[in-house]
Amino acid sequence: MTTGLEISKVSKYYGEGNNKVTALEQVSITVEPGEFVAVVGPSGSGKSTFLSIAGALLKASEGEVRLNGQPISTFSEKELSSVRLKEIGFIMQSSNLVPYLNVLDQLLIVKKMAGKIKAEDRAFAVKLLEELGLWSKLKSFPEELSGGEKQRTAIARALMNHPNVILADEPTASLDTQRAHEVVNLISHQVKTRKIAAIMVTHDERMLEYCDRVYHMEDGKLLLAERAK
Ligand SMILES: Nc1ncnc2c1ncn2[C@@H]1O[C@H](COP(=O)(O)OP(=O)(O)OP(=O)(O)O)[C@@H](O)[C@H]1O
Repeated sequence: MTTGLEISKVSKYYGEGNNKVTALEQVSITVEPGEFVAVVGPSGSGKSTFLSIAGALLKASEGEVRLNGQPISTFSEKELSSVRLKEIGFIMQSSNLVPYLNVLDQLLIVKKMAGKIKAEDRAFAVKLLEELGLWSKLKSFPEELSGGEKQRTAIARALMNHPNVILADEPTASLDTQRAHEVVNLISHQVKTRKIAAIMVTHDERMLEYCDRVYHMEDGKLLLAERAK
């Protein structure tokens, strides 16, 4: 059993009868702590459905999902919400920062949602922001940041709850080539040093060099591609 993410024979159906759509078909994958895995595939192939199930946002129709050894496919909504808050870091296409919070507060709000902000949380937030090259931006608001700085803030925020798993959905979509490399390199570095299991959905072939394994999603099936490196 892994402390990362283990998805076994997961299928997902939407609708019923003639309208039934098979979005995922018998998908299995294990991502160990410290592994950075990419999923590529055409529009409609099932990538968002896959990431939503891996991130405890959506329930599978069949199969099992284990996160840090816990069988989350059997969890109640309340338990799933706690898993999302405590064990998963999400990095989305656009950074989804809160417009009226400065960079430091974007991280502290994660702790506030889970309870109370302690002095050690503040110190950890500052440390993360320093690691991600944002030490001079702690008091800046999102509108004062570049695209890359926003995405780096979102990476720091995703790390704030010491997640076992990071799920990134097209994290380079709004970035130019240089910023895209910077951002994915930083995700990769954090995944390795903090021993996090990470999955990145991407259309961006240039980002695959940072990943340990690359999977193709095709018509709801997940297939291992040749090695990226
Ligand atoms: N809520 C839903 N109800 C019905 N069908 C859905 C729903 N969500 C997704 N689908 C269908 O499931 C399939 C997989 O969709 P999904 O959004 O997972 O693909 P995707 O690979 O993420 O696509 P994209 O790259 O365009 O975001 C598609 O055929 C889609 O039309």
